[in-house]
Amino acid sequence: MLSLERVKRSLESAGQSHVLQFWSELSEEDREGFLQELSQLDLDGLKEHCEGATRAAASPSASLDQNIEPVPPEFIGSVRRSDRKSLSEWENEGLLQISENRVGVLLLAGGQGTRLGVQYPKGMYNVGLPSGKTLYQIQAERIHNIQELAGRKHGSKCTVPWYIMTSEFTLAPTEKFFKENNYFGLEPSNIVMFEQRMIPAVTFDGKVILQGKGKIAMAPDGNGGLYKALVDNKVLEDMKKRGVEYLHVYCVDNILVKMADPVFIGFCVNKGADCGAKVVEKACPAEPVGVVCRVQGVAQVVEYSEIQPETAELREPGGELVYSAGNICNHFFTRAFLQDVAEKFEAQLKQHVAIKKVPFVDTCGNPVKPTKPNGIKMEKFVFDVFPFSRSFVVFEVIRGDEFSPLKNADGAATDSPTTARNSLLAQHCRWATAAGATLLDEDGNALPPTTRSEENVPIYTLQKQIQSELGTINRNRKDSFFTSLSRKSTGGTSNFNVTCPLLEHIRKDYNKMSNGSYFTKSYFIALLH
Ligand SMILES: CC(=O)N[C@H]1[C@@H](OP(=O)(O)OP(=O)(O)OC[C@H]2O[C@@H](n3ccc(=O)[nH]c3=O)[C@H](O)[C@@H]2O)O[C@H](CO)[C@@H](O)[C@@H]1O
Repeated sequence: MLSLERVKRSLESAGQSHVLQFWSELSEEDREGFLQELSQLDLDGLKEHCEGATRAAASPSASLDQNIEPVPPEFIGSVRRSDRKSLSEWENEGLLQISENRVGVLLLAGGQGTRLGVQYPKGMYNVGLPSGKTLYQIQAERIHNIQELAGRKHGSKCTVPWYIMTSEFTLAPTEKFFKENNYFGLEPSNIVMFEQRMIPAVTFDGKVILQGKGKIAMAPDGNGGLYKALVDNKVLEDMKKRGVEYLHVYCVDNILVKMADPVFIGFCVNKGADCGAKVVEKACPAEPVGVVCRVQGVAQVVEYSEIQPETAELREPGGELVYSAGNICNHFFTRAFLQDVAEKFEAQLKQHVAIKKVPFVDTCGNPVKPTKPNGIKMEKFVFDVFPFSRSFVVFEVIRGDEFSPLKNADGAATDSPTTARNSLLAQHCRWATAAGATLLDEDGNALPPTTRSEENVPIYTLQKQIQSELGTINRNRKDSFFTSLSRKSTGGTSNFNVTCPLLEHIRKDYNKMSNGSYFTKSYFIALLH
């Protein structure tokens, strides 16, 4: 911890002496806490941070729209447009890499979830699935399953380490939650939690905002804070030690996220990419997703807040959006690329400005909740390293299979707990239907086969189906449901054995299987034997 004198001097030379204006009123304990917080600030960079923030807020970044173009098709892979052979080659490559312990996943979980309006980390959110599983639990089980699948295919015991970037807001509750839930059955030493940096919010005239008499208003430095955090916390070294060469980075709120998706990993590895982004076709011009495109010939994401509506609305002669590659915050990086970013490019990452309402204390020390924006928060974005890639690829996936984010509280038309829950249930219904199951309505009548759309699937539908199938099992035809699933899905050519422990597991909690099982039909079936 620095001395008060040293901190005072630094604040003075940064033009921020007001930070200590209430020092004399603080208790011994509060003084110690505050000094601790101030010691952790980048005091040498504080002047530049404050001046940079006001400069950036005063001159909004120039529109990129004049210089953007879509990513050329030769750099785009697509689940929809690829043949089965390519897809299965990529999947095999991905599973091989996973089985050799060369793949890790990294969760970006430092955000505050302001739009959702909860006080705890978003990953702890329960969207109301029949199983009551939280986003963290679903993700943990998917890691477990992909390890199983890759390991079984290649006769190895493999590990996909889970790196979790948190912030001051999310670290403690996330750690506690994982501990209370026994790390969801994963080996704790393979879960590496670390913290991103926090930076001060600044007023429009360049003054650090005091949130309390002895507390600065701090905010995480954006999900692009990842690159500093990887170095600060020696995460790249950890990856190297474990032999992890490829990292799948993803955001916390997508209930359909395919952890360490072998198809995506395999595609990127086969193309020799050092950096890749998964995209879905944008649902409409105004959808709040970034667009993966090129700016002056260089791969980049133009964020939804930074594209002009006229550009977002441009359409091809056939009617599809020109800028349709919606970023779903699922990225592939090689470790070598991340190392390069850390060593050479981090300082060049663009700063994005967010103008926010930041609670503060007035000159008398009274807390104020502003009614209009009063502060500047600076953020870096995780995708801003794309321009430094030497070999960047895009992989387009099917929205209904891979993207349903939880951003808003219930009541909103999109991206809410209800839409997330329905997306997952709809996906499971599609899998079950594709594998030969018939879904029943509440009166026991067969429902028409589900389509690809994210239709509203009432929970009872799935529960009815489960009850009906478990009924079949109980009537001494213990394996009929599962063998028929397997037969139908493989065109009647195979007949799988179903192991009793799995049946037991399914009998106890079907939802555990359906949420925890891996994503596509083949994974679903794979889990059954
Ligand atoms: C900058 C960025 O990636 N934007 C993407 C993000 O937007 P969006 O605006 O939705 O981004 P969020 O604020 O939800 O953050 C994305 C992820 O980054 C994490 N986070 C955020 C801030 C922070 O300081 N630390 C941190 O770890 C969040 O916890 C979350 O997991 O997801 C959309 C898809 O859902 C994409 O279309 C956007 O292009």
